[in-house]
Amino acid sequence: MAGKATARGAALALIRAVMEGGQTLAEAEPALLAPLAAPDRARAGRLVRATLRRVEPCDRVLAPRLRKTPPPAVLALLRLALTELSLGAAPHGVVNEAVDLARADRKTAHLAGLVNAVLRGLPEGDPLAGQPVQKLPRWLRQPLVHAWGREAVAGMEAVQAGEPPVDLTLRAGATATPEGDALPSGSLRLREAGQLSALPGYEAGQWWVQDAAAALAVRLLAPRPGERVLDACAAPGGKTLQLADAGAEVTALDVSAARMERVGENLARTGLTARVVVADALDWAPDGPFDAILLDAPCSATGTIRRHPDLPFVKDGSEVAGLVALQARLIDRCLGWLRPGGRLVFCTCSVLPEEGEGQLGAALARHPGLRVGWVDLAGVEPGWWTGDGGLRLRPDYWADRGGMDGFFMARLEASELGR
Ligand SMILES: C[S@@+](CC[C@H](N)C(=O)[O-])C[C@H]1O[C@@H](n2cnc3c(N)ncnc32)[C@H](O)[C@@H]1O
Repeated sequence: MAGKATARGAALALIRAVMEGGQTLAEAEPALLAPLAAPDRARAGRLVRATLRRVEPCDRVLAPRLRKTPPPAVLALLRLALTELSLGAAPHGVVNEAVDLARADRKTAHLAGLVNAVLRGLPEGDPLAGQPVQKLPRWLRQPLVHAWGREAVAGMEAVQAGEPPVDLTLRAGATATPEGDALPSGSLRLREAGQLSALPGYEAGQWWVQDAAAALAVRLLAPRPGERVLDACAAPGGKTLQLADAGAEVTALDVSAARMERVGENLARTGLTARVVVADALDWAPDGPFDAILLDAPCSATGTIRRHPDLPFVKDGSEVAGLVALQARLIDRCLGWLRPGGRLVFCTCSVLPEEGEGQLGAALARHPGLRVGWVDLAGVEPGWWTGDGGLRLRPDYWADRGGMDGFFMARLEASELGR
């Protein structure tokens, strides 16, 4: 189906790139959104994410209305239209453009009548009302139910069904800040996101977008002014900014040159400084030991599904074992760069225990001199700390406020580490 240069056309092409092409939105969006003006780009981005959060409910509504499963392009079109109707869009506009989009592709033109009939046959109002929320895919749901129980997983799924709020981390002493709710952990949760670059304090670099859970990793590391700190997996740089804002002498390392460009842009906007190094942490070596290291390791990102609803459609869990092995190698390598008495925060935006609690247990077993440190973190509830001293954050926490990204973090202190 030829993607027309409209928000709906681009949203449709993106849904198909994810669900048929196996591409992440991060991979597909640059090319597919390029022909659109900024407001349409934002609208297409919202539409595709909203649709990916509702695939299962849409299919339940569509099943009794379809004699056989239509081609993927038509199914994608119907899911998009149902989502828009559910979000309150004017029915005639949604139906007319869905039919036009079907006609625009010679492979689906003959099914334009079906699209028209299905959509016009829907009852008035929200077609998805009363439908249970979308479940996580089996490869992820099973280990999560095993780890956290059915109720917790249902809570995560409920949070992931909604559009996530935008959280900001404020610079120390920020004066111009947007309207929002101060979270107990110190982040600012926006009431209405809109165009971020138009908000007060953006140009002056007084804040940056960072999920409230993500912001806790640097607070757990508690960098002090003048300390030599390594951000070992730094891009796109939210945590680098926090470290630099604390007055630390920061080295920001990442293997990806493309992602590192974002770190440079973020530093430029905020006027903060860090030494930026593009290198593989498994090959690179520093010119001296660090007081503190943040290791925000590559992971399954299963804690960020509410922000990345494409993930359940493009991943199957097959890369997790490799990531767990890489995380362990990165922990061991980074521990070797700490000065005696130094500290390392290991964190992952994963809800899988093997990338969190399991990784901490294994590191403690490999390094008998290592101990787990603790910092009193504002807003963190006592039950979020694990028996080993790690901090487990789940998307269903603060559910009434819109949840948080799933994260695991632990502060490792190397005071007696054999070196
Ligand atoms: C979870 S992201 C980091 C997010 C970042 N800390 C932030 O807060 O914006 C993980 C990063 O690790 C980087 N990475 C993966 N393998 C690496 C390696 N061997 N050495 C250095 N960086 C690596 C990836 O390029 C990716 O940017």
